[in-house]
Amino acid sequence: MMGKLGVVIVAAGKGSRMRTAESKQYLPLGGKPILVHTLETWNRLEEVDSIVLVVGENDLSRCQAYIEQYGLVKVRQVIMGGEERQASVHAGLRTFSEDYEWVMVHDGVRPFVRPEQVRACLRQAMESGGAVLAVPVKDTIKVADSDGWIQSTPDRRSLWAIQTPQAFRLSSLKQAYEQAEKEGFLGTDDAMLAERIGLKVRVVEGSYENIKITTPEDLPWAEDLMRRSRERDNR
Ligand SMILES: Nc1ccn([C@@H]2O[C@H](COP(=O)(O)OP(=O)(O)OP(=O)(O)O)[C@@H](O)[C@H]2O)c(=O)n1
Ligand SMILES: C[C@](O)(CO)[C@H](O)COP(=O)(O)O
Repeated sequence: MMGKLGVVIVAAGKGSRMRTAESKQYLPLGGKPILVHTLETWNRLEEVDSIVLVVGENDLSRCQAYIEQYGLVKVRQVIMGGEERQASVHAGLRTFSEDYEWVMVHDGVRPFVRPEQVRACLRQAMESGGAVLAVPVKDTIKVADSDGWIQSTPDRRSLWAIQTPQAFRLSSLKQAYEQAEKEGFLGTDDAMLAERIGLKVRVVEGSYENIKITTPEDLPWAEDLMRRSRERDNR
């Protein structure tokens, strides 16, 4: 039998690349804030025991209100995040006691993750200790120096664009986060911290639709994905 699964949804970013007055996670998409779509997906998953939502200091009360309004019963705590994504995830991890065996971390601004992809990621983590959703890179990637001179062209067959969720044994991920904090290491995803303490992490092929809503051109794309996902679910 599987031990308890906790989920950390991080939504404490400022969304500076979106350049909107309202932080991007609260922008409306198909009639609801982007973050609410994400929370609804996780709230519906049977495998999830509880969710901690990490948000900005000024957004605590509106997020508490969303929990009531949208019936997000698995969100057991709304807490304040930190300056960087890493600090926000760490704050979320600290809320889970040893009763929890597994944890999944997900970006609040990835509302299109599908339940079957979450389950595939979790299944792989339970086999290997850690797993992340990812998609094969479609472009040729170059490494260039600060003057723009190309240094190398990595073999595309080994390159993956990393997404969330990222799933781990809770005790291992906590250890990875503690170690990174102690050593002043800042990473851009959760797996990076796990990798540096020697944990094995596998990629699980997800979908190109699991976008992170980041820049203004992502908004019309997100509207289109929402319309198509609703059509698919109503079929
Ligand atoms: N201090 C931070 C920074 C980011 N995040 C969350 O991490 C996810 C991925 O981050 P990103 O898309 O980079 O969001 P922002 O940091 O808000 O965007 P930007 O870098 O454009 O400011 C988002 O759900 C964001 O809210 C967070 O919880 N705490
Ligand atoms: C974790 C992540 O979503 C993986 O793609 C991403 O690295 C976090 O967002 P950022 O744009 O790198 O801050």
